[in-house]
Amino acid sequence: MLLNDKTVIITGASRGIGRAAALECARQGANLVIGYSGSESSRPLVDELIGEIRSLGRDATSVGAPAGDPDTGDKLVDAAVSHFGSVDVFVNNAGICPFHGFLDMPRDTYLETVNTNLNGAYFAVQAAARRMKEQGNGGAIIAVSSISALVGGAMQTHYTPTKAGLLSLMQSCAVALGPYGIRCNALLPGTIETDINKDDLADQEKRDYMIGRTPLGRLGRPEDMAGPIAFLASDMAAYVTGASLLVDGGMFVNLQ
Ligand SMILES: NC(=O)C1=CN([C@@H]2O[C@H](COP(=O)(O)OP(=O)(O)OC[C@H]3O[C@@H](n4cnc5c(N)ncnc54)[C@H](O)[C@@H]3O)[C@@H](O)[C@H]2O)C=CC1
Ligand SMILES: C[C@H](O)[C@@H]1OC(=O)[C@H](O)[C@@H]1O
Repeated sequence: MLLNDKTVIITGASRGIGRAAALECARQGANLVIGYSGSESSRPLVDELIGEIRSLGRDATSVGAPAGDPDTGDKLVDAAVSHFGSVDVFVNNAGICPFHGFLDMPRDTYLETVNTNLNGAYFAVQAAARRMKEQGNGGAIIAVSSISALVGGAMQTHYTPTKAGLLSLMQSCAVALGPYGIRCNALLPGTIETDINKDDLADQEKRDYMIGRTPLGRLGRPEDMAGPIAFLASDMAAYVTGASLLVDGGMFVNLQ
């Protein structure tokens, strides 16, 4: 197992990529702190996930707190330490992408997207890193960035800068935290079918176009992200830091 007895915190883990990553980490021997927004509607999903992790023989606890709140990182770390005694891996995954055009982008939509996806991540990564430094055993931090860190989207002008920001954050943190043995890497998913793009991909034409751009011939599934996250979290990636791992079925390189 890649993550035996490690404590892994994952934000936005109630569903989608975060959930799949949490289950894979548990399969690989980790105990989990499940970060979620705190909304009542997420609670049953979180309880179900904790049940699944326990049935895999590992343990999990949850923290309901908005990703954009600068105090959320400390709450996640406190829960990890009080339940499991350490923080070994931090996965910043929570994110939103309310599709909208640029010229009439509501200010609140822009501000909420940047706050949830990037500002909150900054403080959460800082909280996890402080604890890892204190523990003295290094650690692994993974930001779920996106293919959108590298390319644009007319309906994602508020979103793509947050994903480029996360990639940049991991690069700078790799430099800042390398001396403490803390590795920082970015995962760049392509188009993965989850709730974040359910409405967007309901448009059959758009869906077919995205599949057509993908050499592997299908959209991604949350499970496709779980192995790469577990790898980056594990000692198999002991010399990997400041890296970005594009997991997109080949979409990015498919020019013609
Ligand atoms: N699905 C895709 O095609 C891609 C997704 N991503 C990124 O992957 C990450 C996960 O997204 P998906 O699993 O695809 O979508 P999702 O919508 O299924 O999951 C997003 C998660 O973030 C949580 N979340 C949203 N706002 C939050 C808040 N204010 N506080 C705490 N948690 C909050 C949600 O509750 C949910 O658990 C996001 O950062 C997204 O930008 C990156 C590239 C592609
Ligand atoms: C939400 C989008 O469908 C998704 O998110 C991203 O980061 C990529 O742009 C994907 O297509």
